[in-house]
Amino acid sequence: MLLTCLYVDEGVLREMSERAASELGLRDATLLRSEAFIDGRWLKADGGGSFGVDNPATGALLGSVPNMGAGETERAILAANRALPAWRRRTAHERAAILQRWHDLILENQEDLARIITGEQGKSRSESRAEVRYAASFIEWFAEEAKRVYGDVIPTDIDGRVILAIKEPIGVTAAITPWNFPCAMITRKAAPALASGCTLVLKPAEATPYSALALAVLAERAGIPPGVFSVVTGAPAEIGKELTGNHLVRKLSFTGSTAVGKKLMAQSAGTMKKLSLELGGNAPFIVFDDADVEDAVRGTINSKFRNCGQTCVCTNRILVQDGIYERFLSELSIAVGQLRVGAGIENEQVDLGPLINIAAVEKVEAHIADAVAKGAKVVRGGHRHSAGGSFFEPTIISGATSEMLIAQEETFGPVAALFRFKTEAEAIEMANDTRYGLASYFYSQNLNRTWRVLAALEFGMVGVNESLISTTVAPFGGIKESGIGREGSKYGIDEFLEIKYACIGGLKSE
Ligand SMILES: NC(=O)c1ccc[n+]([C@@H]2O[C@H](COP(=O)([O-])OP(=O)(O)OC[C@H]3O[C@@H](n4cnc5c(N)ncnc54)[C@H](O)[C@@H]3O)[C@@H](O)[C@H]2O)c1
Ligand SMILES: O=C[C@H](O)CS(=O)(=O)O
Repeated sequence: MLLTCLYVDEGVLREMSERAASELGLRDATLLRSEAFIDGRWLKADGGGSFGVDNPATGALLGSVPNMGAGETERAILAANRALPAWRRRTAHERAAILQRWHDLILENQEDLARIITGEQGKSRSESRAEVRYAASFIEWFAEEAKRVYGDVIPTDIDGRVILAIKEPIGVTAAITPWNFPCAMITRKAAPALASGCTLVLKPAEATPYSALALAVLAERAGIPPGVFSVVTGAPAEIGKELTGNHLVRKLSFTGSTAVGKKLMAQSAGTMKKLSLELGGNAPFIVFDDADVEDAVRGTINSKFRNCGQTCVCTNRILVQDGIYERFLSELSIAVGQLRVGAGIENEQVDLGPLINIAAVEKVEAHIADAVAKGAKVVRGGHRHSAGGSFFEPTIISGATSEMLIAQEETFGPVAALFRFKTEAEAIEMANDTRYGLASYFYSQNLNRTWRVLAALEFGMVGVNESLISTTVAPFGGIKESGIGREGSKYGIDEFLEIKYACIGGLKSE
């Protein structure tokens, strides 16, 4: 995304943000901040520059936030480093109590936060509310998990020694997050970081900074000390260079595209940072002849059209076995026909909002055109929606094949592409034929097949007769070019801990 740098005077900025708060229907207008949050202070960019944030449903400017760069990022890192000793010294119970307040405030402000998400990201209000609850759940979960960060006393192999494995917070950490889940992708990182005693500097996506800043408002109200959680908005490459190049930052947790993940991994090599990378996917959704077709259709709708197809675990390739292909296609077409498209702020009753921007629409169009040119058929939809802007019709393509772009790349839009297969072996080969390895799904009522296919799929996550698999309690993450590390669950906190081995020797038995 191109950042347009604006220089706007303070009065105009305040007016813009008051107007946006009223457009979004916020109960508490102070949640919509137009400054970044560094070391407990709300700040403009050094040069005074800012960049605009659009409402993707209307294309109108919502407001603008500071266009910061390396200098402000460095100061946020230094603040995080100053705040670290006191924060990590607090007991896990003390940190948990503060985090619990943050969690409670997020839930108390659920409706406003949901409106901010819908306003800057576009998803329906019910999906935004669900995201706020999901985001809050990571904070509660990790506040509790921090109390159970146990080390080990290891049986010694030499008399007179005690061997300990002690878990310690890794230190100053950084996070870079995407626009598709502007709250939850932040708390999935910030919660384990802060709970374990680390401090964190966050760079949110430029399309959705308001959700991140609203979380910072509530973090401040919850009593999270200055410097422990900072939010720097602005130029991605410049901020990214500082976060990856600064030796004080010990860990970077990134969620976003595989291309940017690779770049950040290369940039982090110089300072040998610990990395968590939650990257793109190309999820197969296999429907076997022995599946419950109604269930599989419901599952496809959930996993394909969630957030208008803009979820990293969204189904990208629907592989359907020969024997039920026509029935599945016809039932899916009826279900897709019932999806309601529109602007979530104006209308509570919509299922699908707009795509994030016109570039996303163009990618969807390119995938459809490529598929059609290579022999696929558009069964439903296929065009920009009559609502205009970046709205797109929920689409079904039949007869997709592996040579098509839609088979190879993440479409990140509301296009259900159906591929036909004959045998189980063929389905597995097709499913695994991708550089990605995030989520996968299959539907079958046969127990033996279930175990075989589960073992054969090369993905970090597998939904079996289930399409909504994301939950705080389970380890979320991918393999292959979908990334490194796990978030959520009991494993998520390990990403922010180091193991210190201590050998206490010379112990006398008398
Ligand atoms: N695996 C997961 O958990 C997960 C979750 C959500 C999204 N995603 C993936 O994210 C992608 C969509 O999100 P996106 O378009 O925001 O991805 P993106 O990679 O373009 O951007 C993600 C973040 O990286 C920042 N960024 C971009 N270039 C940078 C640079 N050179 N240096 C530092 N930061 C930079 C962006 O500003 C943004 O904050 C999809 O591929 C999706 O699958 C993955
Ligand atoms: O976009 C991918 C995310 O990880 C969202 S979720 O965890 O599946 O809700």
